[in-house]
Amino acid sequence: IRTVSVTGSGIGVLGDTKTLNLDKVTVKIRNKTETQYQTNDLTRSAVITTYTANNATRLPGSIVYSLSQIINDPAAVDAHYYAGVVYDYYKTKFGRNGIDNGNMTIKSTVHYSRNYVNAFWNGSQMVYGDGDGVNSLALSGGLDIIAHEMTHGVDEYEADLIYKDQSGALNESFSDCFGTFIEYFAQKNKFDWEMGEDVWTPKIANDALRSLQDPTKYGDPAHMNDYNYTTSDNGGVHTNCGIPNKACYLIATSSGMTIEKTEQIYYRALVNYLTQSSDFKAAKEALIQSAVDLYGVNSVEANAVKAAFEAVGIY
Ligand SMILES: O=C(NO)[C@]12CC[C@H](CC1)C2
Ligand SMILES: [Ca+2]
Ligand SMILES: [Ca+2]
Ligand SMILES: [Zn+2]
Repeated sequence: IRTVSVTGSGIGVLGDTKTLNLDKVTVKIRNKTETQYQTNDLTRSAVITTYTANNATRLPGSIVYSLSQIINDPAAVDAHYYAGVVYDYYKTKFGRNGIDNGNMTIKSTVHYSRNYVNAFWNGSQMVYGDGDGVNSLALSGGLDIIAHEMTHGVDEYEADLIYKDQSGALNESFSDCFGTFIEYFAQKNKFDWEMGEDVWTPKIANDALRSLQDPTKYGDPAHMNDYNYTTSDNGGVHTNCGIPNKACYLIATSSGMTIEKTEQIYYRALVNYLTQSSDFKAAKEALIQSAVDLYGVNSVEANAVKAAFEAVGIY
């Protein structure tokens, strides 16, 4: 049973053709052999493997493969390709070896459940629904979403922010921020400060699930005065993230700031300063300290962080 890494391709969720790293495996089925081209990327230091749940909910499901070098599954094509982009981002920008910084296998499952308009990190792997064709297309079709989910994995091995109330909203916000930073890294011409726009509501143009530039555009708070005290959604983690998301946008767009500087500040805070119970004020302090470490006391960068968090009501 031989395996060798080969180059294949497939059409993604948005109809674009992507080059894929596949594993050519000769398997024995009863008394005959079959050559399978599996979505198993062995070209990086971390193996990237893509599975299908076949619209059931058992994980990880079965590995996606084809009898030719063409993968005929758009959701799997994008999940497989974009996972590699996110790996490359963390390696290139921060020298990080993948999700756990130890090159653990990066597993994604597509076609989870039926008409499932969602995606999640389950503590071990990424999982994507197909959407319902109205609220969304298959969710792995959005690089910012895949980056969002894989960053949940990175967080788990670093700050491991408790998924509730302010620490949970920070957990969501860091995934939205890195989703945006990674979109800028890989798709500068398609960069924006919104989340999920590539797959959200195919019949409606220029909308998204969330906005970092203006969270209120989709009903999320952009200031502490509008913090959503609720018990639903683990204390509103997917709405209250608007407050730190707005701060991230303000930092990156402040005079003298760039996305490149902002992502270095965010990564250092996530790895060196944030803890499980960090709240919004602790995040402000962690990010200021990270900016001081990188750019100096009272630097333009550190002051931009301070001003941005104060602008959203965090003193
Ligand atoms: O925030 C999320 N998960 O925690 C999202 C919302 C839109 C994308 C799919 C799921 C990311
Ligand atoms: Ca986006
Ligand atoms: Ca839309
Ligand atoms: Zn999330």
